[in-house]
Amino acid sequence: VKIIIRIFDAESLSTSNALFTPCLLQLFGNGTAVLRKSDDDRAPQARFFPPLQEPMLLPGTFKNKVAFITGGGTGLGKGMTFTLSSLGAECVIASRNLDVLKATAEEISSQTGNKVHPVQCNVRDPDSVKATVDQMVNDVGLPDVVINNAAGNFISPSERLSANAWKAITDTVLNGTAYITLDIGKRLIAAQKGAAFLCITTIYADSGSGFVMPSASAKAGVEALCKSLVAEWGRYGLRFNIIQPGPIKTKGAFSRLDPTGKFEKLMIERIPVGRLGTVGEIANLAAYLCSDYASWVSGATIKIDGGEYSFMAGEFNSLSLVTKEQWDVMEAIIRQTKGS
Ligand SMILES: CCCCC/C=C\CC/C=C/C=C/C(=O)SCCNC(=O)CCNC(=O)[C@H](O)C(C)(C)COP(=O)(O)OP(=O)(O)OC[C@H]1O[C@@H](n2cnc3c(N)ncnc32)[C@H](O)[C@@H]1OP(=O)(O)O
Ligand SMILES: NC(=O)C1=CN([C@@H]2O[C@H](COP(=O)(O)OP(=O)(O)OC[C@H]3O[C@@H](n4cnc5c(N)ncnc54)[C@H](OP(=O)(O)O)[C@@H]3O)[C@@H](O)[C@H]2O)C=CC1
Repeated sequence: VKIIIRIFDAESLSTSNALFTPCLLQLFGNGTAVLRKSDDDRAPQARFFPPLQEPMLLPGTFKNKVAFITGGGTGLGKGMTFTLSSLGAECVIASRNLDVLKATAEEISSQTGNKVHPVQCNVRDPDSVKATVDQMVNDVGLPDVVINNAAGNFISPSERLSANAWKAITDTVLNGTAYITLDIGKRLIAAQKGAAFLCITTIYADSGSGFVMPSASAKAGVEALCKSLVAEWGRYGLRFNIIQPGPIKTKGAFSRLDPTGKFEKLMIERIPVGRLGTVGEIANLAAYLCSDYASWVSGATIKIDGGEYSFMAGEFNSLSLVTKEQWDVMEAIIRQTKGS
């Protein structure tokens, strides 16, 4: 991209990189006010990729099944709970804010006709996890589906992080997943009951990412935990899969990762499908992976990101911004070159 900018001058190219500096200036020129509520801009090609959000599996797929979802009161967790509940599951949703959980449980069960149980839980605290699982077992029994979805995250230069900031994120994401999985897993093994576990990580669990270092470290750990148990606990009837979502506009994520709303346009420019993902798209994939249609799926890690990861990884992918005329010039230069 640098070479192309030198050849054609930066002004004539509307590249993400050329936009980045003025964008950052705008971002910090607006003080501390939260500027959000930008439109969900879409690239033209997004018209080819409409998001179908309604539950895609057959009604009753989760009849007589119990699903436990951490962070089920908001965002993706709420969406997955809605889809599983629509398909017949009795859901248990767990997080710190009981009022939010109660409101979500009421909203979903009134639409689906199936019970949703709100249970307060701090996944950072093993005693709280034990109390939550005790309550679930008492109310509805052991689960058939366990979704480790609860998380904490915020953008910050790593040199600004305290030890407690690192601990807040890694305790929630990695230790929280471990406490939930160990507690429920041991009880399932003792009861000789099978179950499908799903962990929600992110596309940067593979690559790491600056400015979200604790989250990247913890999510990579969650993936190692899942993959280890695929091998070890398959013999007990337990299977484990991973979804790595790209950007989905939830309040929890975007208020902490794009606090001014200024990065959204840049993000969409690097997503080949031309739009953000939706909660319903994640929920359908989650429902499939946790259903008996996926009985033979264990150890899968599925990116659902509109192609963003591949776009960011490819050395030359920014050349998609080069115009036909610019290609004519470059091709002529390349063809004139003889020898080394
Ligand atoms: C270009 C980017 C565009 C956007 C891209 C979008 C998508 C791409 C992929 C996305 C992946 C998303 C992954 C996610 O996980 S999103 C989920 C987000 N949801 C949540 O985080 C919900 C839960 N979060 C919280 O409860 C809080 O945010 C929390 C994590 C800070 C925990 O809260 P709490 O327990 O109350 O902790 P505190 O006491 O407030 O803080 C603990 C510790 O951290 C320090 N700290 C807090 N905020 C910051 C900050 N912004 N910067 C630096 N440090 C911070 C705080 O000071 C405490 O440390 P002390 O040393 O002071 O005690
Ligand atoms: N939205 C996105 O673009 C992406 C999201 N993800 C992942 O998707 C998942 C859901 O994120 P999203 O819906 O966007 O964001 P939310 O903030 O809405 O979801 C996070 C949930 O975790 C719960 N939670 C946080 N801390 C704890 C805790 N200590 N104990 C129990 N529950 C806790 C929160 O509830 P409460 O505050 O009540 O505790 C909240 O419901 C996360 O794993 C996130 O990493 C991954 C990639 C992209």
